[in-house]
Amino acid sequence: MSGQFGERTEEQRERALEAVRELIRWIGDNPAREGLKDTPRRVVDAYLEYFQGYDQQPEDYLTRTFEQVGGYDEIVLLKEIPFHSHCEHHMAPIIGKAHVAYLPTDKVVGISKLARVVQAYARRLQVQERLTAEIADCIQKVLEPQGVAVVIEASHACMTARGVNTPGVSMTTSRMMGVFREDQKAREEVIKLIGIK
Ligand SMILES: Nc1nc2c(ncn2[C@@H]2O[C@H](COP(=O)(O)OP(=O)(O)OP(=O)(O)O)[C@@H](O)[C@H]2O)c(=O)[nH]1
Ligand SMILES: [Zn+2]
Repeated sequence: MSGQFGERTEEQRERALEAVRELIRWIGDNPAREGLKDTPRRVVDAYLEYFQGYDQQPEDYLTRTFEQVGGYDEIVLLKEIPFHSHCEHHMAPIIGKAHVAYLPTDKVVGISKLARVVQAYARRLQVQERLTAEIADCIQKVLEPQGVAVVIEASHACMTARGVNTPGVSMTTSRMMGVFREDQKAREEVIKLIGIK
């Protein structure tokens, strides 16, 4: 098994399993009881899924591009890409949707690749602002479009299920680059297409 920080060894896995047992003790339950016996194994495997973004290079998803698009030179928008992430402060779920738009110069990517970029950054420990910026920066850097717009709406379990305990609240962040930052009309157009107020 590999990660951005190199191979994961059996010894590391054993330590992760023990850490989960310790957390179970910490909350006041017994890791040896029947129902919890396999839980550490499930949790460490689930963590590898929640955080598989550390094993992914988002830029790589954008390297295959298409240039034969009939002279298409308008906004491409992928709306409401659902994602699950985790906040880096509490490791609590961040659940939301991302809207990703760009104005191509001469190349476009397969639309699934925009969703792959979102997932690769979401499946790491994040704050919503950085998640938003990383997605936009990646698309700008690799595709070099005329502009990129990323808007994310998400709810944070660390706010809804603990702490201030405020269910129903959602956070919106955006990152506008290129024409969407500099040109008021382009910005208005993309915001209208995305449909946020
Ligand atoms: N800006 C931003 N803040 C976040 C995000 N996710 C969680 N937070 C906030 O990060 C802050 C961490 O604050 P701390 O005061 O260090 O932690 P805390 O004592 O657990 O805070 P409370 O949640 O208020 O109980 C909280 O206000 C969270 O709501 C995020 O994606 N972006
Ligand atoms: Zn949090």
